[in-house]
Amino acid sequence: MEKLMIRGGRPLRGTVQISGAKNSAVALLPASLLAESEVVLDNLPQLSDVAVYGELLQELGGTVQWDGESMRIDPSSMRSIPMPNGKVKLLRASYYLMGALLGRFGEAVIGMPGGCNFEPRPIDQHIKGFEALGAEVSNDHGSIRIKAAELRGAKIYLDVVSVGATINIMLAASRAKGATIIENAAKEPEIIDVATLLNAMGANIKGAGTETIRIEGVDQLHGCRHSIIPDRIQAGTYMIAAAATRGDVLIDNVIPKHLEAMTAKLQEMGVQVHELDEAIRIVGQPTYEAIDVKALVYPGFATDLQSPMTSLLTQADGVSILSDYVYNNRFKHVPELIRMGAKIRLEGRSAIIEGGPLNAAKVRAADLRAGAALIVAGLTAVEGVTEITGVEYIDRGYDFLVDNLRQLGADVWRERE
Ligand SMILES: CC(=O)N[C@H]1[C@@H](OP(=O)(O)OP(=O)(O)OC[C@H]2O[C@@H](n3ccc(=O)[nH]c3=O)[C@H](O)[C@@H]2O)O[C@H](CO)[C@@H](O)[C@@H]1O
Ligand SMILES: C=C(OP(=O)(O)O)C(=O)O
Repeated sequence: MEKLMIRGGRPLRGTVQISGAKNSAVALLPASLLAESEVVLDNLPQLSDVAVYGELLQELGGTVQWDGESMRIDPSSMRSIPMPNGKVKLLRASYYLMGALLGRFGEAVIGMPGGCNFEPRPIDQHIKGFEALGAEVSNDHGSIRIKAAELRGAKIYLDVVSVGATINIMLAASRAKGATIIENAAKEPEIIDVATLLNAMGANIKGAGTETIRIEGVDQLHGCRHSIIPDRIQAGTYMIAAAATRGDVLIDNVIPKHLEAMTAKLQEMGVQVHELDEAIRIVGQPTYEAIDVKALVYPGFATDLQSPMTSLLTQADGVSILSDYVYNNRFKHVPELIRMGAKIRLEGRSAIIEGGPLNAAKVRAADLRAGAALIVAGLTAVEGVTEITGVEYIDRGYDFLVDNLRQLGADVWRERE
């Protein structure tokens, strides 16, 4: 095990390149198995979740070949092998194997997903969707068994706006007989990315990115080549880190539209944000105003940026209120930030943050974005060295982290625990 060491207090300066989106990659990889011939995915991030997904596709009988940031996947000889345990437990997005295997083979047995369990994360809406398409779903000693003699299109209203359920239903429905309509669908950019790949494979999906998605099922899907969108959460994290350290950073290879809520909130605090065609420049300021932030479904402020935003708000003058309306209880970073001197009180789904300086400390990342919060805090703390354990969570979402931060002038390194 390794730990991340940060001697903070240096403004970040320079340019950082953003990788492909983790949350797209982990949906596009299983989507590829719906094809009968080779799919090539470009701009893949070099993350543990992506590596594990490549191994899962191989375990299912696929041929997987890495070529730099691209992966060639030949799914022609895949089968629906039950996966009750093992690697499916390492990541949350293994649940996409349910929709993809159901769509291609009419059956799947997948263990309950793992990943960052900052609170219970039910999958009832995924199951409701599979059942509406005609599948029988049962709990088989802790695994989900899904089987359909024939998948038939259906009208599905999601009771909760869910990224995972929207994508999982799209995957299965792309090979169903007839039309499926998903209402109250999630609108995240990653959903459009999955629909773009599936349509390039021969699917017929309209409306991705809106709350109503229509999928006309097709008999067969074929291979194609697709480049993954940039990671808006990684980009948002560097925007926050640049602002928190009062730096000047060009965040390159982003789609600024995907970061509109982040940009608006930073500007409200007094951070200078310059939007370019495919980049965003952040110019930090000596003082910031306290603000209120509500994490919501897209296009609202992303819950995945709520934790690092908490760290930035410790640098504002006055009291900020940050509320999470996607997850009630995603605050595992807060006790660790308090160890670093932050003045934060939790009230229901909100963190009440009083601005003030942070000290270096020994802290633990209990999940991926809690780790991002601690990195921002460590970069901001003026004296001493912050030691962050739980780096395996951080490696799920930030590739080239130490290299990128060092290139921006941070004093950061990894050590054996
Ligand atoms: C791999 C991936 O893309 N992960 C992202 C995805 O997770 P994930 O797709 O798992 O998150 P969802 O959008 O499904 O969850 C949103 C909310 O709906 C609830 N819910 C969800 C499904 C369900 O069947 N029943 C239910 O009640 C969840 O508990 C949560 O409160 O979207 C989250 C919300 O933007 C992000 O934090 C994750 O980074
Ligand atoms: C919660 C996250 O990911 P996952 O859904 O894969 O656990 C995240 O990326 O912040």
